[in-house]
Amino acid sequence: MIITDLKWREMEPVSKVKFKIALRENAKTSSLLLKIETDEGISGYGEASPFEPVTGDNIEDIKAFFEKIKPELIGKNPLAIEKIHRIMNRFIVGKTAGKAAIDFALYDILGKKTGMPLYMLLGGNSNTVQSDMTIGIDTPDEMAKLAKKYVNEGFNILKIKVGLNYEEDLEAIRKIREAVGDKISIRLDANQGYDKKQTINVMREMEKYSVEEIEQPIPCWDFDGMKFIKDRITQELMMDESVHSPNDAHRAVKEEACDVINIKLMKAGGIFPALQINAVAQAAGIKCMIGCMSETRVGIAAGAALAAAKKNIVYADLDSYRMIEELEYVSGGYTQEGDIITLTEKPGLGLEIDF
Ligand SMILES: C[C@H](N)C(=O)N[C@@H](CCC(=O)O)C(=O)O
Ligand SMILES: [Mg+2]
Repeated sequence: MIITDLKWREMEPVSKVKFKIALRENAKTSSLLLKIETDEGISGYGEASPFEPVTGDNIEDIKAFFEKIKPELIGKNPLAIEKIHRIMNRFIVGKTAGKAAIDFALYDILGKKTGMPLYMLLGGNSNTVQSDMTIGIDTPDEMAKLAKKYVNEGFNILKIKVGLNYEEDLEAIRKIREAVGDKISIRLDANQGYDKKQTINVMREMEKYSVEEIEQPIPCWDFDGMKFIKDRITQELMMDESVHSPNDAHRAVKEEACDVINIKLMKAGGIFPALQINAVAQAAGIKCMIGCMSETRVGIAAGAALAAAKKNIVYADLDSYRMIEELEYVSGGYTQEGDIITLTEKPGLGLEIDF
């Protein structure tokens, strides 16, 4: 089997909700849909959803990357996934969102060739995933209103964005807890917006509201600071922007810098390196989450398949596709009832795409 062509098109999903985080205000979301064709008539699909402050690339960079890597990939066996990652990594550093799109398409082809759904191919621990729903920074009243709405839609875990204003964050969490009651899990994501002392103070206050976890409270380079925080708070501490690669995960483990790692396929460069991050974490007793950037159904299908497949991946933040209008030319992959995503039994990613 050989790759015969790479084709891509821009997707411009329309946001349904305001989404402000400590790293950015409501940037326009856009993604690239990738199709890899083979000589056996099997095609695989992938998505690149870059976010420059984290993945270091944007849509134009990724289009240029696809253009340049295309001649290197045509004629190669799409099932040789490790080899293709080696080719991509020798070709260019970074461009992880673009590499993720290629990786998803290769796994989609592998699934279609073997007749297996991706979640099964990757380990098959389960065919379902429970996802949280994320609330962007807004006034405490608006955040509490949205929290109530998501709980009414069946979500049991809320991820609340904080990190811009310590006082307002406390007020928002107080109002959210009051609005949703005691049974809902509340986790925070500060997207690097706090410093060490603020984080420790905030998390001590958060004990009153039974907040379970905080994600990436301080700048991504500060592993020492994360260890300092971890030793002083009672809740779980998650790394997100600090961990892109298996090497970063290894450093996090060695330095005992976190309890949980948020693996995002766009940061890691796809499922193949994400599996390595999870293995490093698992060997050290660190749990993982599969998160997302602004992926549509295509990228979320890949993330959900991986999250379902692996026992060590205990959390999922696979909500971006619910924050945008669904695209009429993409369907399948999974269904969602309340907060439970159920993977399709169709081979590969199991998506139906009118490319
Ligand atoms: C959308 C998802 N729930 C999320 O919060 N992802 C990121 C932020 C990505 C973005 O702004 O596009 C995260 O930091 O976990
Ligand atoms: Mg995060």
